Amino acid sequence: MSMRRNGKKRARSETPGSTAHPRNKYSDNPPDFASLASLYPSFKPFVFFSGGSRPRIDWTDYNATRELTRVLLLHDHGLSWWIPDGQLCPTVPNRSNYIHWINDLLSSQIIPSSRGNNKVKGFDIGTGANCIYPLLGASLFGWSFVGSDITDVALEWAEKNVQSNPHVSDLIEIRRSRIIPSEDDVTMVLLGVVKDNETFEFCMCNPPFFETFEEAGLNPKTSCGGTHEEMVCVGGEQAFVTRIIQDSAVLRERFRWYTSMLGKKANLKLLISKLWEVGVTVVKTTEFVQGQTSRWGLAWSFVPPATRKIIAPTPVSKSSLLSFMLEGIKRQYSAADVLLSVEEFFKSCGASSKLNSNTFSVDIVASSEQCNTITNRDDVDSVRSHGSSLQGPQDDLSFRILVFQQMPGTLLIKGSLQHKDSPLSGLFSVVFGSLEESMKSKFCR
Ligand SMILES: C[S@@+](CC[C@H](N)C(=O)[O-])C[C@H]1O[C@@H](n2cnc3c(N)ncnc32)[C@H](O)[C@@H]1O
Repeated sequence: MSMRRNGKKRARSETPGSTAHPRNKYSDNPPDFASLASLYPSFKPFVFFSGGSRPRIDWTDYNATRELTRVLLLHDHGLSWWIPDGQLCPTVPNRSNYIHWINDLLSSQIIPSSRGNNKVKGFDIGTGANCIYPLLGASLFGWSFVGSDITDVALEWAEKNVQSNPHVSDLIEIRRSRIIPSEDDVTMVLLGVVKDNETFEFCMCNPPFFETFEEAGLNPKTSCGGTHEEMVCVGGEQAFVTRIIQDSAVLRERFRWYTSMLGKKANLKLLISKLWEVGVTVVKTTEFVQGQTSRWGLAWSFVPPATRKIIAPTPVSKSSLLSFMLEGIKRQYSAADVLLSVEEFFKSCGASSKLNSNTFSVDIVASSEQCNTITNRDDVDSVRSHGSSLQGPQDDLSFRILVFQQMPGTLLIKGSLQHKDSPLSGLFSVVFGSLEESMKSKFCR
C-alpha cells in the first residue's frame, strides 16, 4: 500500500503472512512471480530475477503493484480489471482475507440466516475505482452486491470494471452515495443509499483511515496509490465507522451483519462501546495479517442470536468441581499469562470477573446467555455477545477458576462452582470444557 497506514508493521514479506485466512488461496500458496511473468508478458518487465533469490517486484513502483493486481485478478479469478493512475490499488491476498471472513460470518450460526433462497446480497461502502470487494465476492462466492461511492472517478471506473466482466456484471450494481446539502454537506453512508424495503446479508467497508493526507503519509516501501478522497475523511476511520454504526442503529435488522475494516487497533475499543450503546446483539472482531501490515475487522448485528441448545454428546457432568491439565506449555508463557487469559476468555463474552493474583484465581459471574456465547465460540479472534434482556441473579453462574503450577511446563486448572446445587451445573461443565479447549489451543504445543 502506498499510504502508510497505522497498522502494526511487520517484517516485510512479499507473501501473505502465516495468519492469512486459511481459506484464502494465497495463505499457503503465495503468488508465483516467475510463472506469472512467463504467462503475462506485460508483467515481466516488473519482475527481478536477482541472484538465486526468489523473483521480486519493486513495491515502490505503482505500475508494478497495479500490474500484479491486474494479473492476479485475471489469472486466479478470471477478472478483467484496471484503474487509472493514482487510484488506490488493492492487494488481492489482503482483500481476499476480508471476503473470507465475511463468508465465515455468514456461515456461522451465531445469528440465524434470513435467506430463504440462499442468495447472498452484500453492500460495499466506498467500493472505489477498483471495486475489488464486489468483484471478488461475486467471482468467489456468487454473491450479489451494491457498491457505493462518492467520487466521479470511483463511480466511473467501478462501473467499467463491472462491465468488463460479463460473467459477474449482473450481480453488481454501482450506486452513488448522496450528499445532503447542509452546513457541512454530510455524505450518506447507508441511510439514503439503501433503498426502502431492501435487505442485505452484510455490509462491508474499507474506510478512509486518516484525518489528514499528511497523517496518511507516504510509505516509502510500497506504492499502491490512493487519492485524498480514498484515504482521508473528517475524523478519520473512527468518525466514518461511527457513521456506519449510527446508520445501522436505524436500519437494524435490514442487514444481517454490519462490518468494517479498521486500520488502527486503538479505535476498536471505543467503537465496540458505541455498538453496545446502540443495542447490538453480537460483536465480533478479527485481525487480518498480510505481509507486514495488520488490519482489524469489526462486525456486529441487531439480529437476536440463534437460540442455542447445548447438546452434549455424552451426559453432561453435574460435578461442581472440575479440572484439566495444561501440559507442554510453550516456553514463553507463564502461569500468570494463563491466569490473565482465563480472565480474558470470560470477560470477552461480557461475564464479570475478579482476578486475585495472590491466590492465582479468577472469580466469574456469567449469565446463562453469556455462557451460551462462551460455548458457541468459533475460530474468530474474539466474540462478544450481549443480552438485550436483563437477567435475574438466579440465571447467573458463579464459579472460581484456579491455576496451579505442577512442574515446569505443566499447570493444573481447577474450576469450582459456587452454588453446588445450581440448576446450571450442567452448563458449568460445558463452559469449563470450552475453557479447556481454548487454553490448550493457545498455550500448549
Ligand atoms: C480506502 S478507499 C476503499 C476502496 C476499496 N473499497 C478498497 O478497499 O480498495 C475508501 C472509499 O470510500 C469512498 N467514500 C468516502 N466517503 C464515502 C461515503 N460517504 N459513501 C461511500 N463511499 C465513500 C472513497 O471515495 C473511497 O473510494
